[in-house]
Amino acid sequence: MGLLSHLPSTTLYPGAALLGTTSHLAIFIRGEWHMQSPVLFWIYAFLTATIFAIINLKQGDHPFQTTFFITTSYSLGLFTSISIYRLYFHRLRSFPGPKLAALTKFWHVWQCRRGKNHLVIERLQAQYGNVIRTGPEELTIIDPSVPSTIDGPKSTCTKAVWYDFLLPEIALNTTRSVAEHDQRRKVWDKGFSSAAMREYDERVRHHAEILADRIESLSRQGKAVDVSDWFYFFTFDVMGEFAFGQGFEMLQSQKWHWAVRLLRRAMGLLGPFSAVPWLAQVAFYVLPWMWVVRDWLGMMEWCKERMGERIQRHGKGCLRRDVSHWLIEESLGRGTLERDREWLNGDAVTVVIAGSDTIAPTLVFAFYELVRNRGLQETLTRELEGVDIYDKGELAKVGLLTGVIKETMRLWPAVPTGGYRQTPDGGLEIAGSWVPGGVTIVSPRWSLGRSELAYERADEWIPERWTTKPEMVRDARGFQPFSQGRFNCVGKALAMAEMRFVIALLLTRFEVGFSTEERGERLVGELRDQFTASPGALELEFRVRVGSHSCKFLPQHSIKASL
Ligand code: HEM
Repeated sequence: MGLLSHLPSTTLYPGAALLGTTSHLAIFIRGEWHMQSPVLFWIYAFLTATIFAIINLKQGDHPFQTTFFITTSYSLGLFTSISIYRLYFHRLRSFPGPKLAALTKFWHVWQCRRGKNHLVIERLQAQYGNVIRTGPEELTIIDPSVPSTIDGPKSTCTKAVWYDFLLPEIALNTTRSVAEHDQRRKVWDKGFSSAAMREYDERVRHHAEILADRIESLSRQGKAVDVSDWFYFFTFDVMGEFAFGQGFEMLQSQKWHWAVRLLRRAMGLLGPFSAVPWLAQVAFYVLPWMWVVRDWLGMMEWCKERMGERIQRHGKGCLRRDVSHWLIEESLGRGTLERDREWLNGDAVTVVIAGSDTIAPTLVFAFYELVRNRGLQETLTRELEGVDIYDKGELAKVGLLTGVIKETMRLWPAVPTGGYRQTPDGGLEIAGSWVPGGVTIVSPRWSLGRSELAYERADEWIPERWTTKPEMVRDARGFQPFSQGRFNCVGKALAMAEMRFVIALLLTRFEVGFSTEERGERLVGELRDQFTASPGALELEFRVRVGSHSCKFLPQHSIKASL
């Protein structure tokens, strides 16, 4: 090291650049490095400080300047080598796409800075076609056959690096180990058995009744209802109940709970930074005070505390079972409660996000479309006449109701672009292209739902394509709103029952229309893709129907208490 202060710059700087190139070709070119990024960051900072100290100690010339040039030369060597490799020698070099995207994922971060990844991909598709290289190791493929290839029963794909986002916490949907996932899934499945579902259904109905009464109260005061608030209040309250046995009381207070607000802000991190999970890891360790990182860590901490509290309450006279009940029981049964805390904490984050942030946007967009299509709203309301909406089985038989939900999930998917998979080591043929191993595959629901390959008049919301006009679905393979195969949504049945009931209840009680001149401009214009869809505001007018269903489920005294 003492040599440093004596070597002439003509040797020192090219030597550092050569070291950079060598470290790429010998080390970084292989394997995944994103989880090591905080360590690499600190090693780099430490070596820079050491070089500076040595030059200073040996009284070399311009220690600051020399250190700067050495580290810059190293970085130049490293990044030039990476760039040349990615552009001219990489296995994906022949796939079309923006050159900058092939060079670095930072390009994608910049494109997604306003949380509009769904539109970024739409633009790329218009320019490059259905197979696009959207990152150095990433392909976005828009074809109805892709979901079954990457997620179907015979798929050998695993979850991509994106799923390391939550680490060091680990959860059912973020573990990248198939064996761990399958084992954990068995535990989760117990929390969604028919018996468990009956208990959740009861809570869904209870909260839906409160929601309808709140809306009626606003309507009688002549006020508009911002459904982008109210459907979130509802779904988060329900989720709190079935996840931890305690709601957030937002329907009661008519205000956002601070933790839910925090969670929604934290999800903003997934808009731009989904593209570079390694940068998020660096930020978690190096910049925990940065606003959006602070929100994310705060949200994780809050979920952890809820799980901690739930564990404390476990077995202490609580008769109603929630999802946490089954997770805690499993750990207690094995005597591994303490060892499983990372799993329990991670699963708490999963249930909070997956259990509410998906149903709420779907309900918001379903009502947006029902208001834009008043004729269909009336047809559906008529079909619901005479149906006992409290009978889950009967409600499931109303084809048009299911059609409305499916069509909404097609055009306005709750998970617009997320769900990244990684090809197996030996590679895989996807939609007619041979894709080498270790490549991230993106199959964006937003673009697939709008593909003319799969749907006739793909841009239009036509629920009958799922009922009386099946010819309007050209290729149903691409329609997987809840995913499929081993990683499919564990909450699908609950979500469908919840959405069916809320739509049926509100339509039988209210006639719904736009409340102002606005026609959903904010809703769509401010829609953000942050793994889940986050819609803008939508103010609607709910007019009470004459002779509408009165509240059947909620006891009168509790309705009064809630108003
Ligand atoms: C409209 C409602 C919903 C939609 C559209 C939806 C969609 C999805 C999708 C697309 C996935 C796969 C994600 C991935 O590949 O990373 C998924 C997984 C999952 N969902 Fe849902 N979901 C909904 C509601 C729910 C509800 C109510 C719950 C209840 C807790 C839930 C819990 C989960 C869990 C735990 C997973 C991970 C499953 C696994 O990896 O085995 N979801 N969901």
